[in-house]
Amino acid sequence: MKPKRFDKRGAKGDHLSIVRRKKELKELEKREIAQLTARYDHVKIDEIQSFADMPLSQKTQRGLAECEYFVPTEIQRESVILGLRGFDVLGAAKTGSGKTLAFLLTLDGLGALIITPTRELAVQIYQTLVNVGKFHDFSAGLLIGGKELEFEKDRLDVINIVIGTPGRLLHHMDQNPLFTCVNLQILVLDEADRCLDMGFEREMNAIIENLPPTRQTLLFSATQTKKVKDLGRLSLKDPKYVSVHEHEKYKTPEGLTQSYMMIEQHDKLTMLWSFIKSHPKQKIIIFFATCNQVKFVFDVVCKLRPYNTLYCLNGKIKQEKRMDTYQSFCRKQHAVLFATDLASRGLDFPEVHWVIHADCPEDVDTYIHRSGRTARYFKGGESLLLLNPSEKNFIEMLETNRIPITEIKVNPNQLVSPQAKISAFLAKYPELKASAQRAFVSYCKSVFLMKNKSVFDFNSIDTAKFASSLGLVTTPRVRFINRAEKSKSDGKTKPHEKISENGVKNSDTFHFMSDDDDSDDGVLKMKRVNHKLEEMNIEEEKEEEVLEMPAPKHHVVTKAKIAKRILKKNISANKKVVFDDEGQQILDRSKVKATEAGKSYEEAAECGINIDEAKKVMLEEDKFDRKLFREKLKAKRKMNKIKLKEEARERRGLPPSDNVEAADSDGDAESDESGSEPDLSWLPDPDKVYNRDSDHENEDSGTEEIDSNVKRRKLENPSEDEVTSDDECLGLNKREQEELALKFLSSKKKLSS
Ligand SMILES: Nc1ncnc2c1ncn2[C@@H]1O[C@H](COP(=O)(O)OP(=O)(O)OP(=O)(O)O)[C@@H](O)[C@H]1O
Repeated sequence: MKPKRFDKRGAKGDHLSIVRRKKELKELEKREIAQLTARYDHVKIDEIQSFADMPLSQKTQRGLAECEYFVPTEIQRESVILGLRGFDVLGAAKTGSGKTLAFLLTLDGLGALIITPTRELAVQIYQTLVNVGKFHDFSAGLLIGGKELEFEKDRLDVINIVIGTPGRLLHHMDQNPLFTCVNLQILVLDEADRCLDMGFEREMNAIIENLPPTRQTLLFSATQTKKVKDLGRLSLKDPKYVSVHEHEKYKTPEGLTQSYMMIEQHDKLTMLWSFIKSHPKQKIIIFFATCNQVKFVFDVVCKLRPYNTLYCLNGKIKQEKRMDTYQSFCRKQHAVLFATDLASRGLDFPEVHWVIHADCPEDVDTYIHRSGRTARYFKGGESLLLLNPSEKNFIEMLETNRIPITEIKVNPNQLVSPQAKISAFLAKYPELKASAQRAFVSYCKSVFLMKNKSVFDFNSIDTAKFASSLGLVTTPRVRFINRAEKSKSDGKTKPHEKISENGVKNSDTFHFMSDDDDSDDGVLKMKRVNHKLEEMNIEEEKEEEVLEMPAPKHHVVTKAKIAKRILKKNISANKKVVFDDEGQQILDRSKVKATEAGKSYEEAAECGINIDEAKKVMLEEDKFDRKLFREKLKAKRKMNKIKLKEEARERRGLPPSDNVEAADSDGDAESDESGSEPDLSWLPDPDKVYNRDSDHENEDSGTEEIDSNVKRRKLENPSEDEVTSDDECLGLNKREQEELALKFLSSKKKLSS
């Protein structure tokens, strides 16, 4: 093959034609934009039938058609046109009504910053943007945390549409010189009310400070914020409020069937288990108040092995796993997802049949968002709210907020309690028990911290029954609450009374890191923070709630303390373990107890000696030693017998028996048939140890005596069955037996003289 000649002129010629072509395209685009812009003011919103009627670029139109979006939804029709005209927009529409596309179409290729409360939602928006904007030249990027900061940093200067979560965005603004927003044209807040609420307050204020004031701002949510305070922070200019469903009868989608069930907290697990078991062919999301509950219930249900595929999603799970779970659950037709409110906003899981609120949502907005994970884009779906009897006021709140909901009753015949199994699991798996304890404490705490005391009443929960429903034998202490109650009764602080109705002044608010909800980059704080608990160090409390975990307090650790700890834990330091040739551990009986009584005595004895108990234990241990001694002796005798037998066979000129065990015809079922001589050297002489005579009254003492007496009897009365059979088994004839007896007697006489 001939090498290709490099034609400099040709290359230059190509390059020039590419530059020319690019210029032409830019010109065309400019002209198109000018024509479109001219149309913005003349488009009649009511006359828009399809996306083709909207003043959108050809590239966007092609992208929409490829994704099979032809007819705009109400919110898309109204808000896109206003957005294109350059207005700030507050877009409000029911869940699943297409708000994402509504703000993405407004960008139509412009430089923008989109802020969302969760990473999953950011990824979902990114995917929609990439699909619809397929023919555009813009580059979009995700700044969501859970990924290498450097990875994101290096790509930022080539990105003109950024989608991110507040924590991570702020991180880049603070530390990355490549991330500048001076040319930002549009700021979008998806789930605006959530982005602006107290959980993100610090981050959002800092981000907004970094943005140019001349930008356009779009806010979207199914529960749009209208608070003057929130909107004031964004310095909106003559914003247009687009609320397409405001005058509809209900706030929730038409296809959504909503019901509630009154059920005690301690019956919920039974209810959930029965529901999961009886709905194997459904796609279900079950919402809980805290991460720890999600984790525990997920683990326990996995162990109960239903037919359903199970997933769990919460802020404590690592980013990669979270994304995997999100994608997998999207793909599945039938599955159960256990989740915190991390999954309640914006996520567009296809074809969800059921949303179960296992715990009462903290407010009506959360209820709307959770329920909105089903019945999306004109489809049907069911929502079931499980309420403790004390939470019945929540129904009134739903009704006054135009949410239709009906009561359904539990059919006790259909309930299958998993409690016995759960208790067994907890006994078997200590980590599951710790998880149950954490779930218990987290739930109690979340109820206690809820703002709306007309719905959430911690004292109405039967904590003992609730703990036992989680398989716990004892009710864990919730020290945080105990202390809060105590200080309340002391009159120091009145946490519930000092809650302000309309949010709290920053200086008054006690923020603490959330362990149990949708933490983003570890900076998201609980929404339920407006409790004035300044008397208590809540950070410290959070350490305490983790039961059976060492509290990481920074005290000076002295040697004496370490020794005490070791003593407490019953750990023997530098313990020497000896093994025999067969790898069996040789126990030092002077240090280790062998009987059950001995072991439990040692476990129970924390300090001092209980003389009576110790006596009893010593007797037990003594009995055990003697029994062991007899067994070993028996084994030794048997070996001797076999040896004698073999010798006799040899004398008679018979070949040695190949099966030693078979040759031992007086077979002792319990004896150990090992061929080696037992080593009895380790056994202490019990009489020496306990300073007793051999003819002590104890029925087990004097083993040697009894044996020799038996022997003597046997020899004196050879007609007895035992002797005959014994001798027969030795394989001796009469003469040999007599010889042996005489030998034995003469040796005995010698010994006695
Ligand atoms: N014009 C359209 N034609 C067909 N499908 C659409 C259209 N607009 C949106 N959808 C589909 O409707 C579903 C819901 O859209 P989207 O997630 O934007 O809802 P949303 O209003 O943002 O809901 P939420 O309030 O829960 O965030 C998505 O699956 C989306 O693909």
